[in-house]
Amino acid sequence: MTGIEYDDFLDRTYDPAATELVCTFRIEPAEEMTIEAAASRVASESSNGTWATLHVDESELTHLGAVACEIDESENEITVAYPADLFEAGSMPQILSCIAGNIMGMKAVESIRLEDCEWPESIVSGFPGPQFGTGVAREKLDAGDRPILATVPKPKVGLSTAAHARVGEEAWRGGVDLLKDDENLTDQDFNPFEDRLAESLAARDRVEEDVGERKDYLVNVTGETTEMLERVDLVAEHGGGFVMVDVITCGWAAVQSVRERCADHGLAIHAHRAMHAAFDRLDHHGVSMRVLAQIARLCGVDHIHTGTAGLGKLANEDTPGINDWLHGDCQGLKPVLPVASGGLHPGVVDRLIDALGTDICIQAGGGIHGHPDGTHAGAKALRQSVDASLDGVPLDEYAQEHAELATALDKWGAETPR
Ligand SMILES: O=C(O)[C@H](O)COP(=O)(O)O
Ligand SMILES: [Mg+2]
Repeated sequence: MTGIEYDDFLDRTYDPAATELVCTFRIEPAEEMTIEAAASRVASESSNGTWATLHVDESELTHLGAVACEIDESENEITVAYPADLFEAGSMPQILSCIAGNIMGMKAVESIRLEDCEWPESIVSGFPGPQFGTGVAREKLDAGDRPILATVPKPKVGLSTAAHARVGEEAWRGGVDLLKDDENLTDQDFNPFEDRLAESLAARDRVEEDVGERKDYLVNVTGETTEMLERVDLVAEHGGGFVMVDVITCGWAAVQSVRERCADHGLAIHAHRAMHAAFDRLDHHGVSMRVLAQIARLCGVDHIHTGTAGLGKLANEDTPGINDWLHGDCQGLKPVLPVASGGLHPGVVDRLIDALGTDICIQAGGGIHGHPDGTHAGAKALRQSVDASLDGVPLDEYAQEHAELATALDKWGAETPR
């Protein structure tokens, strides 16, 4: 018989093996509990322990205990190493039920936030990663080395199908690459999915023919999983190149299914992160956006929203750091294109590019359609702001020769909205 004690999961001398999944948590121990005891319980509950001592026949047991191996008291940070055999290959739900499962609500901690993961090859190899990733700029569009530009028609819901396609057409003609649905536009009566798909792609084809630049449409296929897969098939049938998925509200298992179906059709996935802030907004509890972005890359999205480095309307954690991770090496997976979105307009584009570089997608809804001269002028102004920034010309100087940008700067200046 062997005993599994709940305080057996701490070993500050332990050096994690390269095969292990290593997670960093920020924890606030419960009252009158030491950080060592709380760390041990985190490692226990997230692997093979529970609140009571267990007695198990050694011959019938695979040892799968995690080890709390580092504690930084000054930051309340702990590191936990998980053996690879704890995990089912290729199942993101199963991994999350370990490393972000019961521990999120256990009384041994006042609060706990999963901050970062180091993913070993043994786990990464179970996932497909992106099909195209940052390559979409050249493989599916003609953006070359500049940021890809996208727009969401506003108001986000309520426009008829014809109006939606017309707004898209104006924005494409003004210089954006991608028309995007909003996160809560799927298949409602005022703008049914298949009608919108057909009319928007017909508009795309007209624009491509006229302007000689490839354009595409990020149609929101979000829904119940079987329904969503049918929508993915429809996108392929109608000749679209991308789908958009609200990855947090759908759940990672559904994202994995969509990724598989998209591979059958060669479609890229634009991941919208609506609801992420329920996990990542508090800096002491939940799951960080960094980890959500890592999960998205493993599951195989090609784009993901990661914030605006503080220049937009939404609260963000470390956008540059997350983007660096998405662009960097991850056991051979393709890099993901980070999307900056939420309250952007031409007057902040120079600082956005300074902060995040050019290997990004810049998405503006209100910052295009709120232009005093309308969507077409708004799209031109956004493209002009990118051209100016890439040429190293100050926006106000460039605006002297570019009327649409001048009007946008008169309206919004360089302010960041709330
Ligand atoms: O889904 C999005 O990315 C947002 O709708 C952005 O809209 P905004 O540019 O008007 O903030
Ligand atoms: Mg939106």
